[in-house]
Amino acid sequence: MTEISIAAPAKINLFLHITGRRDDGYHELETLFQFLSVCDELHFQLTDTGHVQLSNDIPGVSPQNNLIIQAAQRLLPLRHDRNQGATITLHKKIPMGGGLGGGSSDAASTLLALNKLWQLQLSIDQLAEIGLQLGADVPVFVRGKAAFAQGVGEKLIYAEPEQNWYLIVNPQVHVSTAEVFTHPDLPRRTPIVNGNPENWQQYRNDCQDLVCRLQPSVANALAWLLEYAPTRMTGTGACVFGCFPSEESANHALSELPTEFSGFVAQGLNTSPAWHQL
Ligand SMILES: C[C@@](CO)(OP(=O)(O)O)[C@H](O)COP(=O)(O)OP(=O)(O)OC[C@H]1O[C@@H](n2ccc(N)nc2=O)[C@H](O)[C@@H]1O
Ligand SMILES: Nc1ncnc2c1ncn2[C@@H]1O[C@H](COP(=O)(O)OP(=O)(O)O)[C@@H](O)[C@H]1O
Repeated sequence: MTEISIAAPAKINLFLHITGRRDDGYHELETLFQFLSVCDELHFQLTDTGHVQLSNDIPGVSPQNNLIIQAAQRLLPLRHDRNQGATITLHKKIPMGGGLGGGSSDAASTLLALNKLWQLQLSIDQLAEIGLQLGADVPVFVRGKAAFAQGVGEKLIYAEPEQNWYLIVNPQVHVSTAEVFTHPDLPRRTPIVNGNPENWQQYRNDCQDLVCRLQPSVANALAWLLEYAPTRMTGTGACVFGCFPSEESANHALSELPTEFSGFVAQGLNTSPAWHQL
């Protein structure tokens, strides 16, 4: 095998509760992850240069900060043949910094692809453990199944929420994950619900009210979408999703999207498209 193409799907948090704070400052969460049919596309070409390179940069993200390179660097010391390298091409389709997990997903797909390309034979558990060092959301993408998560996102119980259609609305403002998690007004004591993922619509996103105050565009996007469907923010924002019974109904709402927002329609998926390609 000398080349691999692999998808890296977006995710949404169908709900997100903050249940505590660890001594190291990281927050304990309960959340339900589902993948979306919208994906970044990654292509890996085996080389004999002994190093990895990205053939195209993401504007505003230096190669050393790119999670794809960071993931590849974790695997470089584990190669049996030190001449093995890779050229990686990325087609970015997932809006960045919107709570859709594109960076974490790119990192996970890189771990999965290079494990094959370099014949490292690491188990999924080993790849998930390496992924957790790169970001709290990486393990769920490595494992490739929709899941109810606890801890910082690493304790996973597979789940099968309905694979609804979603209209994702991007208010086109930046929300810093670190700012949300360090804010004094963030609720941090939501009681543990201990996993009844079927009830996710009754739960909430604990970051949502705070983010709406920090970024009124997020509140405006939620208010607009709520006219069409049950609506919630994903992750620490800024994107919000409306839950529709059909692709057609989601597309109808999209056709009326105010110009101040961007948006797209995608289906919720309980198996990562990355898994169909390996
Ligand atoms: C909360 C979620 C839900 O999916 O938000 P989104 O990033 O998707 O919006 C994620 O778990 C986010 O994970 P990730 O995006 O990997 O966060 P990181 O880069 O690891 O952390 C950024 C900063 O947020 C804080 N942080 C992050 C995760 C967490 N459970 N507790 C925290 O307190 C830490 O201060 C950390 O320095
Ligand atoms: N391959 C990558 N794709 C997207 N963002 C990346 C990547 N590598 C590093 N980043 C950085 O991670 C940040 C968060 O990106 P992303 O995963 O898209 O959003 P979120 O964490 O809100 O779900 C970006 O703003 C960017 O600086």
